[in-house]
Amino acid sequence: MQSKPFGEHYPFSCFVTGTDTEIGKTLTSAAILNAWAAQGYRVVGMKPVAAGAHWRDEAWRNEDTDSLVQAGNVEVPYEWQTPYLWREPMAPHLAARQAGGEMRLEVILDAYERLSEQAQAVVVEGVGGFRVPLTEQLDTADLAVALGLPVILVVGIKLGCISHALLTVEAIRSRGLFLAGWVANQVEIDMLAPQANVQSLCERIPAPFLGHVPRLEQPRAEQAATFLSWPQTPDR
Ligand SMILES: Nc1ncnc2c1ncn2[C@@H]1O[C@H](COP(=O)(O)OP(=O)(O)OP(=O)(O)O)[C@@H](O)[C@H]1O
Ligand SMILES: C[C@H](N)[C@H](N)CCCCCC(=O)O
Ligand SMILES: [Mg+2]
Repeated sequence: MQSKPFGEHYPFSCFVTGTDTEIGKTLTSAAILNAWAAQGYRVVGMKPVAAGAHWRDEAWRNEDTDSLVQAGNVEVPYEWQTPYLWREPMAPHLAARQAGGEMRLEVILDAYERLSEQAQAVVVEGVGGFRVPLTEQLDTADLAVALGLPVILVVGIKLGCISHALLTVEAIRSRGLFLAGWVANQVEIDMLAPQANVQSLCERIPAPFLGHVPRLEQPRAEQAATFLSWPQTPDR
């Protein structure tokens, strides 16, 4: 199948999930935003639930949100991009409990609507893997369903990722969500046969493969974007 650089594909809002935490969702989301912004599209990132905050410029900030702010090109209030920012870098339902707060889906959907009025595409980064609890009743898969966006799956390439990836694909598709594509992001440097692992995933994931981002010396969105491309005729 022929491919085009990511930035040459018309932007669309999407939900970026991953096989785990710390496997490259933020890097990938920022790369997608960067590619679209470089083409002159108005795009914005969203990290609706973030855990782990630092104090800067008289406000609490989150590293992921900061990266998405930098990669996008539409200025909006920080709290639209991250309506729920918890202090501790831990499972968000536990961070919320510790802070005596609770998350509501409507608040996130409302913030998403505001963002989508300001931009041609909103790239929404999930939290951790696909099914991270938000409340007693709700998890991030429910959030993806409520948003109803095409999903992009980031697979952190390391030993064990094949099963994690296939289980995640199953969970996405069983909810009726459209898996728009997947990205291989090299997490482990000393892994044996990384290419063969990626090939094994290509043979098993029923969605376009958008590219393999190698382990980068200094991970930056612009550089990561050069490894991503979009098939000209994605199946729908
Ligand atoms: N291809 C890569 N090469 C080098 N470093 C990388 C690569 N991908 C990610 N990293 C680094 O690994 C760390 C985790 O990546 P990232 O923040 O994108 O993960 P995440 O899936 O968004 O995690 P979280 O679940 O916390 O949101 C970051 O410090 C990031 O810069
Ligand atoms: C704080 C961290 N970087 C992530 N954003 C939160 C990951 C939560 C994972 C929860 C789990 O599945 O066990
Ligand atoms: Mg992240």
